[in-house]
Amino acid sequence: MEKLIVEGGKPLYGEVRVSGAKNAALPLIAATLLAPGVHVLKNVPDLRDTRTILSLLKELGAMWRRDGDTLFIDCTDIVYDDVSYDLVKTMRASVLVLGPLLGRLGRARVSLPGGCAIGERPINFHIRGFERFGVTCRLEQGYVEAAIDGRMHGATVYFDIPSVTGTENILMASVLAEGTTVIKNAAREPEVGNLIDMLVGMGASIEGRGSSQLTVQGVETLRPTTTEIIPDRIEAGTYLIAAAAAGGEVTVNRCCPEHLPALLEKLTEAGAEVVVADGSVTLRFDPQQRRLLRGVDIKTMPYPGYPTDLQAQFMALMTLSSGICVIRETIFENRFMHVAELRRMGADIRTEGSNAVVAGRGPNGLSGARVMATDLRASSSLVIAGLAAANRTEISRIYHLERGYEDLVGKLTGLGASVWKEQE
Ligand SMILES: CC(=O)N[C@H]1[C@@H](OP(=O)(O)OP(=O)(O)OC[C@H]2O[C@@H](n3ccc(=O)[nH]c3=O)[C@H](O)[C@@H]2O)O[C@H](CO)[C@@H](O)[C@@H]1O
Ligand SMILES: C=C(OP(=O)(O)O)C(=O)O
Repeated sequence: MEKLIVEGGKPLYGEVRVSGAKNAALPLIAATLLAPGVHVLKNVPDLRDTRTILSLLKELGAMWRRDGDTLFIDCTDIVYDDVSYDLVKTMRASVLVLGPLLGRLGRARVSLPGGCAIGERPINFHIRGFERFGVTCRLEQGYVEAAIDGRMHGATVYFDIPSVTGTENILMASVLAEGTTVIKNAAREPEVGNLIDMLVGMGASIEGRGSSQLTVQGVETLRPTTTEIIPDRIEAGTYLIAAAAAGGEVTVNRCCPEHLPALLEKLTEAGAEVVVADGSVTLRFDPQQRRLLRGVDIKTMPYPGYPTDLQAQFMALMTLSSGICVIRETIFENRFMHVAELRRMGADIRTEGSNAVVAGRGPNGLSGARVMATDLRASSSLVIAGLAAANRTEISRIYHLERGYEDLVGKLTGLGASVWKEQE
């Protein structure tokens, strides 16, 4: 197994190019199952998660080839097969094939995802939505078996919480259902918008993009199309927070600043200079002035609120501030796994339920340590802490990072960081 070594204490300078968004690539790859023919997806990141969903599609009969960051996926011959626990346990987003398989084949058998490092994460909203469309869903030996005779019929589906993959799964099922579907309290994340653009390009009729109510008029067939994956706002945010933590001047290129409203506001409030241009954001923080980093509260919320996927990274930054901050995690019930590891590096953090209170220890408050990555974003928070810490940090179990960060070592090295991988 590999570990990541970070020699901290160096400011970051330069430019970094953001890859395509993991959380958009996954549903868009799943959506190719909806229509026979060759689909083209551009700007697809090469990550452990995108490889996993492509293996899954291959098991279902799809063929694909990659040319740089462009994927060609041929979904002409799709077969009914299990989506096994072995795949779903490594990537919960595997459940995203349920909706398209129901639309295309009228049946699907997908392993129920387990609980994971950040919370219970049930899929009851997805199941309830499919049942509204007339689908029978049974739980059989750990698998969701979903089936319908004939075509699904459109219905009104209301989400108690605006679930991102729930909205995506229901959307993908509804586009081939007969009649009208109305999705209420739908997720408004940019990745949902990217999926809507692809589905519309395939011939679907969807109104309400960007709002919390989506109206779909079902069509009988769809055709392949070409779609570009949006830039990864979480990856972009991670590099911006890293620059604020280590100090320096970093320009994050090929990103959508408009997808990061809450983070850019919070970084500015914390004292960083944030300059937004068309498709890029530059963050400046004079390394000599890092003691001026302020404690800023955050509360994670569905988009456009502060994203839960940037909570751990912001916490790492706040451990270096000269103030107190309260971090409220409202999306997942167990997303503070990084706290114990940050404490090993000297952070002063107390948690109570879904709240964490961080007492900043100033710019020199962290020291390198041996720590363990527990989930994807917890891992990136440890990298950020390592970049700002005085000496060497060793992060084990870095396979988590490889789920969501393309060429992390290369990109950080390009900014002047001392980061490399070693065998454990
Ligand atoms: C592949 C992908 O896009 N992953 C993202 C997606 O995950 P994911 O789509 O799994 O997250 P959801 O938006 O569904 O979860 C939001 C909340 O709803 C709850 N819930 C969800 C579905 C359900 O059927 N029942 C239920 O109770 C969840 O436990 C959680 O508390 O959105 C999360 C929230 O922005 C992000 O952290 C993940 O990176
Ligand atoms: C939680 C995340 O992803 P997933 O939903 O794929 O587990 C994430 O990207 O931070």
